[in-house]
Amino acid sequence: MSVIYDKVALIGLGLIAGSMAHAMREGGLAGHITGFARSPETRDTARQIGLCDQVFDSAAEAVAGADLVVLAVPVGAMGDVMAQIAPHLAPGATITDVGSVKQSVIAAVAPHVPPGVHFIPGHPLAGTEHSGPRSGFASLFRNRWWLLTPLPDADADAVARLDRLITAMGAKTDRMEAAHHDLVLAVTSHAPHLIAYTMVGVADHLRRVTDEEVIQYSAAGFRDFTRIAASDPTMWRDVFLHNREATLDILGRFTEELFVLQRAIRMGDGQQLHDYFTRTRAIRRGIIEAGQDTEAPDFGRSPGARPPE
Ligand SMILES: NC(=O)c1ccc[n+]([C@@H]2O[C@H](COP(=O)([O-])OP(=O)(O)OC[C@H]3O[C@@H](n4cnc5c(N)ncnc54)[C@H](O)[C@@H]3O)[C@@H](O)[C@H]2O)c1
Ligand SMILES: O=C(O)C(=O)C[C@]1(C(=O)O)C=C[C@@H](O)C=C1
Repeated sequence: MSVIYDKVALIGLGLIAGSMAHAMREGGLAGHITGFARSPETRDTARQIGLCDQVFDSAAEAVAGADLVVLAVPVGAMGDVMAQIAPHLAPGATITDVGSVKQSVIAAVAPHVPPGVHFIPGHPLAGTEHSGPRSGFASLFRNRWWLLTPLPDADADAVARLDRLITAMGAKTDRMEAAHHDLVLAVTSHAPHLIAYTMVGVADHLRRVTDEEVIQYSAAGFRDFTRIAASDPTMWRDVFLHNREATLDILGRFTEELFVLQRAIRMGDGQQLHDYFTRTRAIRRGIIEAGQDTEAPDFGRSPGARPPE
């Protein structure tokens, strides 16, 4: 593949920026990659492992002359970082972010974007529970969605060029309006994370979670909760504080449903439970049959294949 941006600056050197650096290198997509992170330890680690071609001690130096700048810091830090780098951006540069929330990032970043610089917000729907400069890997984005939420006056060529980079890193792109993005992600990512945090908290209250037998015998469901609940506390604090309305809306609906199921259990209403679980099973099977779960076993993606009964 050929170079899409001559100089890419990564601000924040954690899981997402690190994965972008690996993916861009693997594909030969960037002429030169610079980086900056707030903590000196992170910068040192990034230098030691050669994550970027150059790691600078200031964001201003990292972005100088870059034609693409990626903001890959927690969503609560995006506005400050943008204010810091704004005077140092090259004319015509593109700024994108990878934040998990879009409306608040746009509100914090857009006012600082100088004329002639293109701001194109984005969000890769790919991650792990790991963080920091050593956690990235080149294949993170492969076959995953990467949503772009361009503003109405976005420059079409700048969006197309960013789209090319994302696609070349293996992801599939789609466009979405920022408020809609935040609602969709509240359902598919933010509320589920809060539920996982809560479930692990409940187990901890029982003072059993660290007992060997709980770990040893925990079924896959609880193991998945503990994996998700190991995600970065700063990142997730910021997600909930910055997608407050949508998350509270979804959690309100979740609580209502939980009460319905709780009541069915109390009343011994097996039919209601069975009907509910039949509906949710159909949803899962629909996702697999539509080929939307790239990590699921192959059934549903080969024509005519059926999920196991
Ligand atoms: N982890 C995921 O699963 C995931 C997936 C998609 C999007 N995101 C989003 O991507 C962004 C980065 O997440 P990550 O998982 O790479 O996090 P991370 O914790 O691995 O890395 C964050 C980096 O930002 C740096 N940083 C923090 N505050 C800073 C500041 N004020 N100035 C400069 N650097 C600063 C940290 O030093 C670190 O290098 C977040 O906005 C997150 O919402 C995360
Ligand atoms: O797989 C995981 O560990 C994730 O939580 C990744 C995940 C998600 O919820 O799917 C988390 C936050 C993001 O903004 C995007 C992706």
